[in-house]
Amino acid sequence: MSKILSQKIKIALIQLSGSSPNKKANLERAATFIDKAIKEQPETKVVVLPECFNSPYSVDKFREYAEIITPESESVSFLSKLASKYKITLFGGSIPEIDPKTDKVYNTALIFNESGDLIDTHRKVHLFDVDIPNGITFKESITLSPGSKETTVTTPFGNIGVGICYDMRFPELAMISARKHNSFAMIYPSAFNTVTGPVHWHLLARARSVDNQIYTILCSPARNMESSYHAYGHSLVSDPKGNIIAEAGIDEEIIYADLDPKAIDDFRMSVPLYKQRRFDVYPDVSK
Ligand SMILES: NC(=O)CC(=O)C(=O)O
Repeated sequence: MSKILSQKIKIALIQLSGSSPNKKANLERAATFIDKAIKEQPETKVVVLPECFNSPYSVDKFREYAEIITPESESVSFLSKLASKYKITLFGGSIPEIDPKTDKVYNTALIFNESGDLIDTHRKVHLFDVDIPNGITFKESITLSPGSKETTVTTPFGNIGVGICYDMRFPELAMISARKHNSFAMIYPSAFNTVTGPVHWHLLARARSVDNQIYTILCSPARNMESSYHAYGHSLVSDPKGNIIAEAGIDEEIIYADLDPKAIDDFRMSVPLYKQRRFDVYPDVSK
């Protein structure tokens, strides 16, 4: 039996509709879909929400929607109750966060255990600042500050690394989480777009899986052509071999996948990268 994933588990990814301007309505919608997921697949142990699911994904809106993260804050207390009600490990997407000490705003993922405790947060480390001619210009750094830590959380099933969207383009976070902390999966609440999604979304998920022989889980908002940002959709799960084992379309929907310790063990046995790395040749890279 795998040392890094203790049992077979079912995971649900909720591809919520692109967030409306009404935060309370966005939270309620997440609750409706989590309830639906548990009713449809009661054995679900882990649920994932998209990036910025409670606010518009827009540089000029992050500060307006930002919350101080405390157990009492609106989104934290709301998600905490859902995690404990359904006894799930909840990767509650990401929300805009404001740090009252520094007045800085972050794009922050919230992770809850089955008792509803907020066990960790991950502030997006790599901000999405791009300027693609005839494509898309986006500059999160106009209002956001970058986080400065790698995040790996311990769940009842094993360790899971967390990144947010653009973080997946930097293999180092996944590498550290998988290799230093023995994570069996990376989870990225994300919101790629209709320019970069078609070229890089699947490729990056599969690459993070194959590099580290782990599951990679991307949860996107559904596409909303009426919002200023057109999310790519296509929430997906890539297995340790890089096969896409579950994938959404572009509309609001829930997808499920079974994560199996055997899939990790078998692939690591047949392609034993973990025994073959040459840290004598590349000593600076994470062991
Ligand atoms: N939205 C992001 O953070 C990243 C993205 O869309 C991309 O990398 O492409």
